[in-house]
Amino acid sequence: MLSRTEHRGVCSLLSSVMSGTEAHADRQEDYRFLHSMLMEKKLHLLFKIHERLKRFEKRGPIPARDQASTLVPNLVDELSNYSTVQGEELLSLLCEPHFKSLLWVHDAVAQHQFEPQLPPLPENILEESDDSVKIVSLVKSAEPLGATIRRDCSTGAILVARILKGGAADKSGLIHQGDELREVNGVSLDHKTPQEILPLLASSQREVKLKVIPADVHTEQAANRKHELFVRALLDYDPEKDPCVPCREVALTFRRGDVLQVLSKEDDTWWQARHHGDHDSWAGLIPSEQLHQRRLALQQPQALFPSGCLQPPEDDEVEEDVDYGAISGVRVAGQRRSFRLGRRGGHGTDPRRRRAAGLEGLTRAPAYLEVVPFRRGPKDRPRLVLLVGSPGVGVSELQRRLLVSDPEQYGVTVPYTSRMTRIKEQNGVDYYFVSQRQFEEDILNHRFIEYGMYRGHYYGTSLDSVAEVMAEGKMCLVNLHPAAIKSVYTSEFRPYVVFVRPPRLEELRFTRRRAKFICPPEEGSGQARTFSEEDFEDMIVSAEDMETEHSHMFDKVVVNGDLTTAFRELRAALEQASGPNLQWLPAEWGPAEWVQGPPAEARGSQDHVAGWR
Ligand SMILES: Nc1ncnc2c1ncn2[C@@H]1O[C@H](COP(=O)(O)OP(=O)(O)OP(=O)(O)O)[C@@H](O)[C@H]1O
Repeated sequence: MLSRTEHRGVCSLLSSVMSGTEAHADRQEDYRFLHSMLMEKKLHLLFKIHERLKRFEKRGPIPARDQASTLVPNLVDELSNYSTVQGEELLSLLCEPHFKSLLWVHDAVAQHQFEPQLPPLPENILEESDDSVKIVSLVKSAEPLGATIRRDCSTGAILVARILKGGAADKSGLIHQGDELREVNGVSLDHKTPQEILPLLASSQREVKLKVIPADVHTEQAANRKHELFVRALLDYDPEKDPCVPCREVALTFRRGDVLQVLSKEDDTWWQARHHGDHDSWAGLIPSEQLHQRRLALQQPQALFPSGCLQPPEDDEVEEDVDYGAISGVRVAGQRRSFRLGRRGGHGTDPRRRRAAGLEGLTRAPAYLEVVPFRRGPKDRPRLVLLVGSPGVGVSELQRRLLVSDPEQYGVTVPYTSRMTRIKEQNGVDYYFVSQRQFEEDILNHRFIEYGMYRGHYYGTSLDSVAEVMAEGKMCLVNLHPAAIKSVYTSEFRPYVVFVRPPRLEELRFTRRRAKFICPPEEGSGQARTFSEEDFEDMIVSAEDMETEHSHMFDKVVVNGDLTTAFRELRAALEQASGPNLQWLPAEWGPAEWVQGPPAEARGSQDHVAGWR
């Protein structure tokens, strides 16, 4: 109950509230309602309870110490020295289990140990949290929804690629570029391609219900991922052999091809990194790219070479024309021996010319290539396979074996030529026969990966024929000079580059003792002949040059010593490259927006999936 004074105080306060509101109450009944409510006894009691609680809160008990139980052993020791009745009684009290429990509870409360222990938050809370998911319902009208979608290659997520201004999605203001789509009308989009999603959107009658993870959540995740910098090592590094490493014990050993996660680039000279997937270990020191380049520069004081040393070949030459069907008994369209352009003398790679010009090792190959993770979806086109190697090393032989081993999995392009059709040759099977004018137009339109001229006729490998093979779902094998890799080194083709390296000289002599190759026409009218010592030397020097200049683009190096072993290794690597396992693609390719369909289509439209309807 309120004391008299308190009651009076509350009453006078409420009366003054009433007199203050009187002027503003329009109707009598409003005033009476307010009066009865404010003068209600229960309300006054609530005021009183509130005040008492407030006072109690201020005087709340504070424990004198939060570990009272630790005093007991000392006290028991002391009391054992006094043999008084009170002392003994206190001693037996202190030793009582109930009393001990009481002190234990006291300590627990004093230390606030009564609060529940929550389990740790799962790591993927951001991805799974319901808070980050929103349900959007768009009402369909005759007009298209006005957005495009794409599949993020590294995560497999379906993202809104573009919102068209003024379209239904734009007007709704509910969907934004970068939003991730999880469901359409209750159907999960997991493992679905944009092509499979379009019919889902189109089949919705009056409204489309979307489960969406907003872009800001994504940008946050992307920002987190941005800190994850991965590089592929392009050289072997052994700190034991590096006299400059500041602290050998904390330096990281790695091999060419290893994927490293760079954790710090703060120091210009020594970065901190660890092997990908090795989350338990500490970061180790690795030489920075700048340091690597400085070291290369010191090794190459003659780097300022005179211009004009590298003269373009007079005529990019094509060697043709032995059909493998005749050799292997398996006829494979487009498989032409030595259809590698500018092999000899082309691209400034003739080892003798380079050595004479003092150009060896002038290229400053990078130490690392920035890479991003990629998992091939079930409906993704296979990667383009580029096979490169020095003349005669066995690229065509390995390619032929791949084609014979699995014609469903591997395919080759049909080359283009401007020469006349010969008897028994079929257009689109042996070659695509086009006019010289057409060929030159295609050159100007950059439609060839490689092209060259032989005896007054053009020959070339066109992007369209690569697209054709890829559209069949086959891994397209292209045998080319490494200088031409750049023309297809894009997210459109995602090339997997295999470098076929010759073995050491002794093994080369031993393994090729019975091998014959078709020598270039200028040397022997296209006749088959055995390898000479000079051929072996050329092969090795040319391979070294290729590696120095282009190895940063090689995904796999296969040493072609024993042919069976080399073939087995190549095939295993290509199976990896065509599977759903984790692969690493150059970061410069950026996110690939296409999923299916020939590259020609992809070139036409970046988003490759048109507007939703
Ligand atoms: N590992 C090997 N052991 C023995 N012989 C081999 C091996 N690899 C290739 N050969 C043989 O060497 C010869 C040349 O090989 P291939 O035609 O494949 O060379 P290439 O790399 O395509 O060069 P080019 O384009 O100059 O012809 C062929 O007779 C081939 O059978």
